[in-house]
Amino acid sequence: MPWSEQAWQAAAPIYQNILQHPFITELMNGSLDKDCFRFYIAQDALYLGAFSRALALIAARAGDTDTSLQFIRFAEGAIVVEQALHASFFRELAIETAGAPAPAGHHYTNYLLAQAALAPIGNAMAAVLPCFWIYKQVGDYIYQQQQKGSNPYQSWIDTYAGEEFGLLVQKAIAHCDAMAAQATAEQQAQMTGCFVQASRFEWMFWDSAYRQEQWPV
Ligand SMILES: Cc1ncc(CN)c(N)n1
Repeated sequence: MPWSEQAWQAAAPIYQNILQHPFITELMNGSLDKDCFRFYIAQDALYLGAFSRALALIAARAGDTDTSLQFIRFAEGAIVVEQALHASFFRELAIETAGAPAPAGHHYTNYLLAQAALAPIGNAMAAVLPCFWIYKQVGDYIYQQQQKGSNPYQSWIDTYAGEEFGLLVQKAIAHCDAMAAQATAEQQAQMTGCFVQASRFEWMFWDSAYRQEQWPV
């Protein structure tokens, strides 16, 4: 069984929790409170800035030029494609600035940057994989389950359920599987741990937006 299948199974309970989270169910039926989505988009703009830097760090540390080039392209995609989606929501929702990161986003982005800069490269790749894979699965799930009719969040759904994003996700999975194929069982277990940890952060990020999380003091 490829590493990615084992990793997905290890994170499956977290993924099920994500699908049942009210942020996702309400995004799917279009009833999600505008302020929650506004909060999410602003936090996600900050997230994408850090995520693309993490991808660029992995590109710099990769052991071969093909992998470097691919992670440079991933970093570019996070900035160009996803930030363009956010820019259109910034205009539509009259968001002036992204503001400061809330606790969950702060924790998540610092985790990714630390893995990308300091951890073994396989761990770093595994840590960024849920950012691709969970979004694709959630996008597809919503796309398949949603009722016909207009949804104010349709462009978000279409981006992550789309073919273009799907191709990126397949490439990210393949890079992780190639890395895991050369790794010891212990290194593979560490990669799985990073994948599960980042999946947990994905749940926390949506939960943070749903609660419009603030710093406690
Ligand atoms: C928090 C988060 N995780 C993942 C993605 C998809 N790259 C995103 N836009 N935001």
